[in-house]
Amino acid sequence: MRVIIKADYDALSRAAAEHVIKRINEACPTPEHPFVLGLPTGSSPIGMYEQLVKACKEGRVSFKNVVTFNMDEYVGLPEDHPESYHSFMHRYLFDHIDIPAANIHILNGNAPDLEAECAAYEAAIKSFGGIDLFLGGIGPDGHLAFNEPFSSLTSRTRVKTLTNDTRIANARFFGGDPESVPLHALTVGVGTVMDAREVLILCNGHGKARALQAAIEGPVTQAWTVSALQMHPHAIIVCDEAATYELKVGTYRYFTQIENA
Ligand SMILES: N[C@@H]1[C@@H](O)[C@H](O)[C@@H](COP(=O)(O)O)O[C@@H]1O
Repeated sequence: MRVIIKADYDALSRAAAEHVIKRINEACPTPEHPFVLGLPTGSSPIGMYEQLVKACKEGRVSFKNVVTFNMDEYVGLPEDHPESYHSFMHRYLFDHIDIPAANIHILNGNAPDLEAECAAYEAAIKSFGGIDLFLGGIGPDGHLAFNEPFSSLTSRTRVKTLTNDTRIANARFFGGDPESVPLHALTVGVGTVMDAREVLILCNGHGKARALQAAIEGPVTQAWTVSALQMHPHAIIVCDEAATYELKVGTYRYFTQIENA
């Protein structure tokens, strides 16, 4: 695992965006061989999306031959609800870049058959040859996408019931009321993320310090689903100083030295 520690959220966002730009550009994607990108929502990736939009407008990167798969979506929330992940993605990224609409994939949390929707999503990912780079955030309880604590580390795309912790954490987007946060979501599984050729996780702020510690220093455990990344051959965590609060001094120094070598 690579851990890149940046001074603050702004530096973290720039580093993550530059990594994405580099990967897309070096892949030289074409319509026949697009670059396949997994995308997260949440407040963590907003700064990175701003940088990607800017880079696209400057002509430093194009999303014309990029195919995207989002991590998750609430169940039963209308697509045009401002807090649906459909709305979020259009607001922060898709409406401002040159990606063709047909290249965008987001789980449909209003599908009549949710299980069929999840199976079709896995099949669609497979049909593009898998995901080249999966970007993600971390929940304060270490969840990856909506793979709540005690999700199987080999899980695939499915319906998940959200924990109280997550509903309380996300209540800020729903007028402060945890009961207004949908109880269920569709999410890619930990196994789905692990199948990607590379995974890059964003982790910022003191509120994520325990999750970061568990992800890097703790054992691989379903209690902190992000810890599965320890088994991934190409996992990168980009964090800010505030998120490193619970790391051992030695761990912090080790990763800082490697990145500065
Ligand atoms: N399903 C999303 C996760 O994918 C995200 O990582 C997490 C953290 O969100 P934030 O970045 O706002 O802290 O929120 C939600 O639960």
